[in-house]
Amino acid sequence: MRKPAKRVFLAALCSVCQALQGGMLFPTESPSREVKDASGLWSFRADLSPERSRGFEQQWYRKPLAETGPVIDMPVPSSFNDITQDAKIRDFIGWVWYEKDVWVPARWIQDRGTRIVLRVGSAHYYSVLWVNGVKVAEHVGGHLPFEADISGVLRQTSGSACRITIAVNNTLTLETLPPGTIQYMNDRSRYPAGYFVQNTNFDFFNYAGIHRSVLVYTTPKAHIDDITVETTFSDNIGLVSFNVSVLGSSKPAVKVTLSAQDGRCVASADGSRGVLKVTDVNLWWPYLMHENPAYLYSMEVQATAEDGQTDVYTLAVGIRTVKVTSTQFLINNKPFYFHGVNKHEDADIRGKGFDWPLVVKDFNLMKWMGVNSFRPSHYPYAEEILQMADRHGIVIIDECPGVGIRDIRSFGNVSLAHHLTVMEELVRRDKNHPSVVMWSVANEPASEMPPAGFYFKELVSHTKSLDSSRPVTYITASNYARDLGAPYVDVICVNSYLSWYHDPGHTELISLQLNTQFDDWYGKYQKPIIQSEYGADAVPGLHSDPPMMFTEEYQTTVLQNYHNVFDQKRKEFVIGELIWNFADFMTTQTITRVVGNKKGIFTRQRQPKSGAFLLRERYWRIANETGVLPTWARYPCL
Ligand SMILES: Cc1cc(=O)oc2cc(O[C@@H]3O[C@H](C(=O)O)[C@@H](O)[C@H](O)[C@H]3O)ccc12
Repeated sequence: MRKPAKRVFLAALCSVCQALQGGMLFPTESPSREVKDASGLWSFRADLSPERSRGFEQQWYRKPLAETGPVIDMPVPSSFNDITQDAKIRDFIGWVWYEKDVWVPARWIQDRGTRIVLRVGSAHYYSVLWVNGVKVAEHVGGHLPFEADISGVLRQTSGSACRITIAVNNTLTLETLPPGTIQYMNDRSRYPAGYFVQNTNFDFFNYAGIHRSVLVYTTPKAHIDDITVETTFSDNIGLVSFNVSVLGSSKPAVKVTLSAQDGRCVASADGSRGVLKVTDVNLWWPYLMHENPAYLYSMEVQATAEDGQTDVYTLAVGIRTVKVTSTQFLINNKPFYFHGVNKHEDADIRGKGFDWPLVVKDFNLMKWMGVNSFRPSHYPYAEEILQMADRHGIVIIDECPGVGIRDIRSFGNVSLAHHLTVMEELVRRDKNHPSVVMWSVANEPASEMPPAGFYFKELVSHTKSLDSSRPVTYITASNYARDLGAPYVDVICVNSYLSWYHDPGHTELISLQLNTQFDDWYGKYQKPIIQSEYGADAVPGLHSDPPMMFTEEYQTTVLQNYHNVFDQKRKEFVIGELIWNFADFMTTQTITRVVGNKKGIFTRQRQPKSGAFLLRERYWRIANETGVLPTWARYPCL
């Protein structure tokens, strides 16, 4: 591989300073809005030039990509890495170029009261977006949406023909999230001139490309830009406070109507801010905690501008509260115990590309197992996944891509400013999901390093200023006595790999060491604790008795030893356990990974290992003990 263009790094630095403006509502159809999906086959070209800069030098965005050189078919959404037979594409670092022609209906162009927006669900990592050769947006960060108003460009260029060009760069630097470094290999006897590698401090494969849908959608010119809801209740009265921002009209008339699932209007109000009162409220409850979980109201917002045009947007609203005490996590004032999983957006061929069959299969598997919660580790997942969690009552700890912050240079001001911006983007996108009960600002940072105290103090307090209704945490693997960020979090989330990375093979030590881990953390902080990762690799089909590392028996033995301690400590202050990992996933190639990380309790193809049956039995038992189950769910094994 060759040296990437300097612009890779410079461009990433410039945009971190921009303040976040406007909302990021999920595009939906309504009487005033249309959505056109540009998913499908795109033209694709990796810039294989030594400096990765030919595309910019030759302005590939100015004409059809096929006229600049050879292109191949590339599905969107999908990672590009595993689509071809070419290892150069799989391991490519630098700029790749995507292009697709779409037609927008002529009436969208002709009606000057129509606003046309181009939205990319996510593209990893750094993107530049052109329409008909005109630059319309740039975005830093691989897991959150970005969009551009393209009405003007379309009206000034070729009308309803819309050539979308997206250049995406997957290079990670000390200031990106997640961070990484480019290492140049200068020993000419071993590496050719310009040879470099991308180093990271996380193990999942750095899949890249356009990972989520590209949508073209409309709103009226005067449109609902953002909606924020916060909910609470008292006795049988639910309260929904709302705040609607409208752009393009100085005095819009706003009407808000809340309907129950049977379509009955249960509350309404006029004005862009207010509180809706819902009598005989149906609260949003997690799966397996209530006989009628995941109840969602439908909130219709209408904004009518001075010229009489009305924009309509409908939002699903779950009414629930979240509170943390020194020993408990309360949802609707009742203790909630997280029995769940950590996941990855990861599958054969498509990599991190959004895929409905995979999403539905994963939710079916989670519900089969009695999972009531998951952490979308280690980055924000597709919005459709959060919508599924809302609809099925699966509780989410929403994590930003602050994974692998292990280099002291990644605790500087540029990194912090970017991290704050990413939290703004995350909260802006996910604030209205009832399933999201806590924000996680990072995973396993070097939180014992001197700058970590200030860094996490700022990060946690900024996140709380964005959303005061949810607790904030980060996931630590540091020693309890040296962790400098823990004073600022609401819940202590600890990862440990006893008898795996430490004392490998010695499962008999888990009980002693895990008891010590919990008592140390609780003794110092008196905050509730989640075991946010634990587990062991199991190569499916590998067996041994007595258990040996990498066999299914070893994985289940590790789990059982952890569970014995959890069962004691959940009577005190342990409020959750999240297995690492739901499924095997692809990693960078190293000597510790056998074609990926095998700590899944399911294979990458979603077939169960022994551990899945063990956890299923356990999670349903816990749910039977602690929850109020629907009749059908009381005896899941029959
Ligand atoms: C070398 C090492 C030691 C250790 O104690 O923990 C630890 C954790 C690591 O990463 C976390 O664990 C998972 C895993 O290794 O399977 C990762 O997949 C996960 O993303 C991490 O949060 C890595 C290395 C070590």
